Amino acid sequence: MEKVCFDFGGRKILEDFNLFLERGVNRTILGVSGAGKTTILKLLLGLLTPDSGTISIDGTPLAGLRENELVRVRKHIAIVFQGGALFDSMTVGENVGYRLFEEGKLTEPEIERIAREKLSFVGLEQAIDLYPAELSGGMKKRVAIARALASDPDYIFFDEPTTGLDPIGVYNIRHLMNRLQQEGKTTLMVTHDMETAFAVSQRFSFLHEARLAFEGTREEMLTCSVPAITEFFAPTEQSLFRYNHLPEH
Ligand SMILES: Nc1ncnc2c1ncn2[C@@H]1O[C@H](COP(=O)(O)OP(=O)(O)OP(=O)(O)O)[C@@H](O)[C@H]1O
Repeated sequence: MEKVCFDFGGRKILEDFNLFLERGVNRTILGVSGAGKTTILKLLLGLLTPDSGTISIDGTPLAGLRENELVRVRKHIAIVFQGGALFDSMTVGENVGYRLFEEGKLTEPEIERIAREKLSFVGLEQAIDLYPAELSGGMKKRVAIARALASDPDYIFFDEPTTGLDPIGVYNIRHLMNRLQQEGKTTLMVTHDMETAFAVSQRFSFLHEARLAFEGTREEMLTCSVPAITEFFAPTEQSLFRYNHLPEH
């Protein structure tokens, strides 16, 4: 993303925002609630269009692409949504194979083989015939990761991947994210879970009041003197008032 500006109904969400995803690197986008982190993912997927600036995937600018061209570019990207976003009426195996089935290029046995392989990657091959309602929250997220992997994307985006999980669930997701990186995937995460961000990410982008307040490594971020970042990691009473707009006593 280069110099991207984006408004929601006149409210500035991004202003001259830059983001560069290095191949094979895991990056976390940080910022207070409502800052616009999920909006960045939607812009990268072409689900929203910037007011100005450029968004390119592998050198192809998204602006002006026809729907079928956008679909082709999007094939390189998969997203794991916050709640997993599985289809309740489909089995786990059907959920994982859904995108491949829609594409119509592979036979059913081929799709099932891929679904099994991806479920085995997330440790859930035995759940292939279950329905989402029969799974725990953590299992649903792992199925969502298996589904994201089915089309062999280069880029995987994670929106709050550990929210609502118990410590074992969180550990599982972190472990999977690290393995994805070892396999050369480029991953981008939006999260408030700093422990997970520090466990899996090498680079951090901090969004503050529509602008990129910081970009760099964990060490650089924790030692920088950008006020928005020092407040984010060690909030004071003033920052609570500032960000939550609580009435002053
Ligand atoms: N479709 C929409 N129409 C209008 N405003 C929206 C829309 N979607 C999001 N917003 C607003 O845009 C801002 C950024 O939303 P976004 O979901 O990107 O924030 P976020 O940083 O991901 O927040 P959180 O950390 O709470 O998930 C918020 O103020 C939100 O209310």
